[in-house]
Amino acid sequence: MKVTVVGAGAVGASCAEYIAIKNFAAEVVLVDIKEGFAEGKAMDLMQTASLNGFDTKITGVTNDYSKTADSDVAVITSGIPRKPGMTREELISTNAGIVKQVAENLIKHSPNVIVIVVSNPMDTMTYLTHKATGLPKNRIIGMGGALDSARFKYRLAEALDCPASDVDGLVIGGHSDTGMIPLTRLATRNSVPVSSFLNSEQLEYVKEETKVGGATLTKLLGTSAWYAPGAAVSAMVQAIAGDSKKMFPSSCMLSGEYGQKDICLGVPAIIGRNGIEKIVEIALDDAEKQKFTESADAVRKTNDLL
Ligand SMILES: NC(=O)c1ccc[n+]([C@@H]2O[C@H](COP(=O)([O-])OP(=O)(O)OC[C@H]3O[C@@H](n4cnc5c(N)ncnc54)[C@H](O)[C@@H]3O)[C@@H](O)[C@H]2O)c1
Ligand SMILES: O=C(O)C[C@H](O)C(=O)O
Repeated sequence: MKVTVVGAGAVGASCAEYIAIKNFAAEVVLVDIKEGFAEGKAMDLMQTASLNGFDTKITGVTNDYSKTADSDVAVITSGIPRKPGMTREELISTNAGIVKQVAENLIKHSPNVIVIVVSNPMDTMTYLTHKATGLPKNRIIGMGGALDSARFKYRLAEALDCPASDVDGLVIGGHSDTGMIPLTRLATRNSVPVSSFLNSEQLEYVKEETKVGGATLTKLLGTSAWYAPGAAVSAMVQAIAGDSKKMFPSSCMLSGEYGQKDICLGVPAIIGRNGIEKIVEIALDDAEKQKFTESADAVRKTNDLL
């Protein structure tokens, strides 16, 4: 499998590193617009190959899309990250132009590619990628829910004082500080509802901390996070490579699912060799449905800025 990662910055490089360490891809091509930057990151990562025991060949190029030809998967991380105090939506004016041009370049050389969109505001950038490329809807996946769900599990594990591997849970809705919907009602610890262990106040705390997970890290780091985002993308790429049909909440183009149309929003999706193999419709209660509608309305407002 050949994977292209556009943007060799914090998230792009972390994603390339996790893909290589998991050793399932033959080749990763890093692309950046900054002269020599992707080449440098690729060389640095390749010098970890003998230490970390991987065979994946990582190369870097400066804006040369011919080197990305026939990629099976392409990850778009190019664009600016937010600074403390900003929302993801404020990045739209810079990132829309970058994502559109990158997506167009990618499909010229890899018409059969599956695209994973990471750049923010992610749901709107995923929608833009659909409009710019016209690729079938199963072949464009927005990464947000996989990360938000990992953060949800982290916060649940913290509240439960247990390992994150004991916890299951998912976050749907928009990848934004207000639009995320951590589904505490469905979260479990080894199949036992978390509400058996945590009271409503504790669950509300977990929910709110999950929603602002990206903002909390941005405040601490001065820029947005990269390890968990890179790990989340690499897990999705691995599911495509292995056709494993794993379920990740992902930003998918909706055509009536969850009562929404012509919008990309986070919903549970089965990920395999064809990208989005299936959107899973779970029964939401009235409050969750209402939140999902509000989240869609907010993403639609951002889409209108394109
Ligand atoms: N969806 C998510 O869950 C999620 C998670 C983390 C970060 N992000 C987003 O990912 C993006 C990247 O974040 P980062 O921390 O890696 O930023 P970064 O600044 O470290 O890296 C971005 C890279 O993109 C490159 N770039 C800019 N324009 C380009 C172009 N036209 N072609 C190729 N490369 C180009 C830059 O030179 C830079 O190296 C941001 O928009 C951020 O908000 C999303
Ligand atoms: O918070 C951000 O701006 C980056 C990313 O969307 C994240 O959730 O880490």
